[in-house]
Amino acid sequence: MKVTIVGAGNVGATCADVISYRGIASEVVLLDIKEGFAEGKALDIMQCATNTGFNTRVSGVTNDYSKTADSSVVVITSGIPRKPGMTREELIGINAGIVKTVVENVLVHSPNAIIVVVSNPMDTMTYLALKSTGLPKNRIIGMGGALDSSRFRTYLSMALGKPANDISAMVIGGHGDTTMIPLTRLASYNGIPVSQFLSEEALEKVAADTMVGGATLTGLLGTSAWYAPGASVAYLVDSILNDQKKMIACSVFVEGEYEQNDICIGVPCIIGKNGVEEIIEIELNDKEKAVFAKSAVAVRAMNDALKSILA
Ligand SMILES: NC(=O)C1=CN([C@@H]2O[C@H](COP(=O)(O)OP(=O)(O)OC[C@H]3O[C@@H](n4cnc5c(N)ncnc54)[C@H](O)[C@@H]3O)[C@@H](O)[C@H]2O)C=CC1
Ligand SMILES: O=C([O-])CC(=O)C(=O)O
Repeated sequence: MKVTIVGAGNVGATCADVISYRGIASEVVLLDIKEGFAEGKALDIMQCATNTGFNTRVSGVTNDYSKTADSSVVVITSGIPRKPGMTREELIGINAGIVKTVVENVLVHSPNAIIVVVSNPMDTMTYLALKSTGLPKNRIIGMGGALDSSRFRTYLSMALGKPANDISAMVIGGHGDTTMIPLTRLASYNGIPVSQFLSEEALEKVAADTMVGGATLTGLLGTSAWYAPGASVAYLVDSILNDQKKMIACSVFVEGEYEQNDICIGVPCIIGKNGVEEIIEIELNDKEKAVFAKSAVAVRAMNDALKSILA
């Protein structure tokens, strides 16, 4: 199975690396506009094959979409990342134009691909990809919740002093510093509610750290994160390509689910060979419902901003 990753920068190349290393796809094509950049990243990754023992073919191209033909999945990471002090939303002006053009180009050569949108502001870029192409909603998936949930589980594991893989927890809502919703009430350590081990204060801190997880790393690194984002995209691509039907929080188009319409926002989804195969409706309590509604207002406002940018 062939996967194309547009944008061979930090997130795109890391994603290609994890997909190859884990043998998720038989072929990965990296595409970038920077002359020679994707070719270089692909060659570097290929030179890991004998040391780490993978057989995935990885190639790189400079803006040549014909080489991406017949991809089953296309991941879009092209665009600019934020710098310390910025919000993801501030990237909309530059990234909207890039994402719109890239999706159009990709579909010329891979008309049946499932599109995974990563570029920020991700919920808005996912909505843009959906609306500008008219593709069925199951084929456009925004990656954010997989990453935010892995950060939530990491912070919970640090607070509990227990392995992250023993912890089950999910983040829904928008992929923004103030719009994320870590579902603390439903988080568990091997099925036991985490509230049995952590105080309300400790849980509030975990949730707050999770929400600004991306901003914290941007402050430390000078640009946004890439290891966990790249691995999160690979995890999502694995569930699509290998029809794993995992439940993953993804930004998808909602039509009535969670009392929302006409936005792309993070909700738990069953992800398989058809992309988004089902949206799982969690019974939220009144407080969680109110927070979700507030998150949706903010996500919708960004979609409105798109109209003036693309007019
Ligand atoms: N949804 C999520 O959870 C996450 C989203 N991001 C977002 O992903 C995007 C990429 O982040 P990084 O990889 O760190 O940035 P980066 O700057 O390392 O890489 C971006 C790449 O896109 C390329 N590019 C720009 N315009 C292009 C075009 N028209 N066609 C093809 N390639 C093009 C650039 O040349 C560059 O190599 C950013 O918008 C960032 O905010 C980053 C981490 C997590
Ligand atoms: O923080 C950023 O700008 C990049 C991103 O979305 C993340 O790492 O969650």
